[in-house]
Order: sequence, then C-alpha cells, then structure tokens
Amino acid sequence: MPPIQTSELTKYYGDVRGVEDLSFAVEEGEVFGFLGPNGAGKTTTIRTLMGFQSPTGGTATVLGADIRDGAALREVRADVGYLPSEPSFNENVTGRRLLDYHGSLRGDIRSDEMLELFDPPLDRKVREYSRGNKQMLAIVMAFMHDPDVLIMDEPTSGLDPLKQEQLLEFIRTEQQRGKTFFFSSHILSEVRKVCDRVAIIRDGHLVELEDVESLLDRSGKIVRARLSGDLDPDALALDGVHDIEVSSDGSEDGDEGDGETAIAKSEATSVTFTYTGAYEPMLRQLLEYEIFDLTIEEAPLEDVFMRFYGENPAERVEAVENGKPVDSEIEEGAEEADV
Ligand SMILES: Nc1ncnc2c1ncn2[C@@H]1O[C@H](COP(=O)(O)OP(=O)(O)OP(=O)(O)O)[C@@H](O)[C@H]1O
Repeated sequence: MPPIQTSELTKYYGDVRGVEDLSFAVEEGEVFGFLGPNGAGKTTTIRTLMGFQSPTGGTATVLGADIRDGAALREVRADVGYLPSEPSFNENVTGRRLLDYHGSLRGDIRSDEMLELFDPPLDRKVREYSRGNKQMLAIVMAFMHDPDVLIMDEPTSGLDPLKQEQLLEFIRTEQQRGKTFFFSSHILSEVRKVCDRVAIIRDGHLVELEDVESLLDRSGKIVRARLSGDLDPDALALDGVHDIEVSSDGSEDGDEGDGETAIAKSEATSVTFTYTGAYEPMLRQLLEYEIFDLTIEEAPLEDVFMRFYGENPAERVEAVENGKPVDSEIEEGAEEADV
C-alpha cells in the first residue's frame, strides 16, 4: 500500500471549499510535490492528512492508517514527520527545551546530526527567534525521530538561500535512504530540483499529476535565433512550432552595441518560438539563413505552471481529473479568505 493515498478527499469549511475529490497516491521513496496558487487547498490537504481536521467526504490513509481514525493515526505518528507552514511554539521556553520535549514524545534518533545542518540558537527563548530560526527548529523536530514519511507545508519558507539549498540537498539524500516526501510549494525551481512527480491543485481540485520530466518534455524547448535578412514567419510553420515571434533587430532592442553589432542589427531578424518537435527539420529550416545566434533551452517550469495557474480561464489547459473535465467556472470568492 502506498505510504499516502487519498480517495475523493473533500474538505469544506462550511460553504467554503477547501479541497474536493482529491485522489492520488504517493509511492514509497518518492518526492511528491504539491503545487498550487494561494488558496488552492494545499494546507487544507496537509492538515487533513495529519488528522488535525476531519474530511467532509472521501478519505485518505497515511502508512495504512485511516485519517478518520485518531487511534490508528496515533499509532503511525512515530513514523511520520510533519513540518507545518508556519511553525508556532511555546515562545517562553528555549529551543532546547522544546526539542527535549518533542524528543520525549516522538523519540530522538538524530537531532545532533540535524543540528549540524540546521542550527537555531537553542539556548535562547523561542520568542527571540527569527522566522528562519523557527523554521530550522521545526525542521529538526520533523526529522529528529527519523520518520519514514515526511509531510511538509512549504518547507523552505523563511530559510535563507543557503539553508534552502541545504534542505533540498538533505531531502535528496534522505530519499536515497528510502524516505517518502509529500510537500507543498510555490517555488518551481525547488520542485524541479527534488520532485519526482508533481500534483497541481487549483481551486481545490487536482488539475494535473505528472512526473516533472514529462511536464517539461510536453512543454517543449524555447528556441531563440538571430538570423540574417528578413524572415517570413510562414517559413517556420513546421509541426511543433508554437508562439512564434519575429522582430527585426533594432526595433525593440535599445542596445546600441559596437560597430559590428550595429551592422548585424540592420540585417538581422530575431525569432523566438516554442518547439515540441524533432530538432532536425527545425534546424534545416533555420539553416536556410545565416545564423548569428542560436539558443535552445528547456521551457521554464514557470510557463508550464502558468498554463495551469493562469488567472484567465481561457489560458488554462483543460483541467482533467479522473478522465472528466473539471468545471473551471468555479467561484473565486473563497480564495480571498485568509487561512
Ligand atoms: N479554517 C478555515 N476556515 C475557512 N476557510 C478556510 C480555512 N482554511 C482554509 N480555508 C479556505 O480553504 C481554501 C484553501 O485554503 P488553503 O489554506 O488550503 O490553501 P493553500 O493552497 O494552502 O494556500 P496558500 O498557498 O496561500 O497557503 C481557501 O479558500 C481558504 O480560504
């Protein structure tokens, strides 16, 4: 049985939809990213999985324990690490005291090791902690009992770039030790770095679930070329060419450059497009011109996600869940409320 599995998981707060009909499984040893814009339902899902609130419909299991069964959940707690989105602690005691207490409840197998990587000032009272210090303390608590499954809500939030990188590196190492991760994020670069698969949630619905590599493959490459002479966009009307933009150099580019550039500018055309086909026919086509510059790079993950996140429904790809299109005309009002 997968360590985390949800089945039509639904949570409403009164009339406000948190999440609806979420069905997915997180496989053992995978790093599973859970992405979505503000108010999409990430924290709702995580808190429901942790048993802090009851689902309105459907259910889920964590290490086989039904989240509606408090006793079963308590039994698996020792094997689950949890990092909340905004860790809050008793502010009047020291970090060390909190770690000791947490250790007495869940066990302490590796706090010393964790504290070498994430080092909040343990002898100070938590009320003196910065946001980043609190996050580090929470990270140590999430891992110190060496759980098999980690459920984390925006784990890098509040950390400086170095610590963010350290945490991602740590996640990769832990994955190699067989740990399973489920974490929410807005940060695409971190998803790219560590996740095997991502689920994208919007307006409480799952709109995509795919491995990161396939998402990127599907989104194609961005080709940018600067070519000699005038270019007829139709000349590049190949299968797989999308969103082509052509401009003659100098019209948009305010850079004066040196003499050489100025000559090239007057004779050059810049072309940018997204390409999802095989390289050869596209390159043959470009070679009809003299090529001054050519770059081919992976489409940014941002572009891929904007297709799912886009505010304008017409920009979104068709949302599909369980083979059925999901209604994208759902009311937006609920997104305004604070968590
Ligand atoms: N305790 C609550 N009472 C009422 N509505 C809530 C509550 N918690 C969340 N919601 C609503 O549920 C929806 C999902 O919120 P949730 O916090 O799960 O989103 P999120 O994806 O975690 O957002 P963010 O990225 O901003 O943290 C939102 O419309 C939110 O306003």
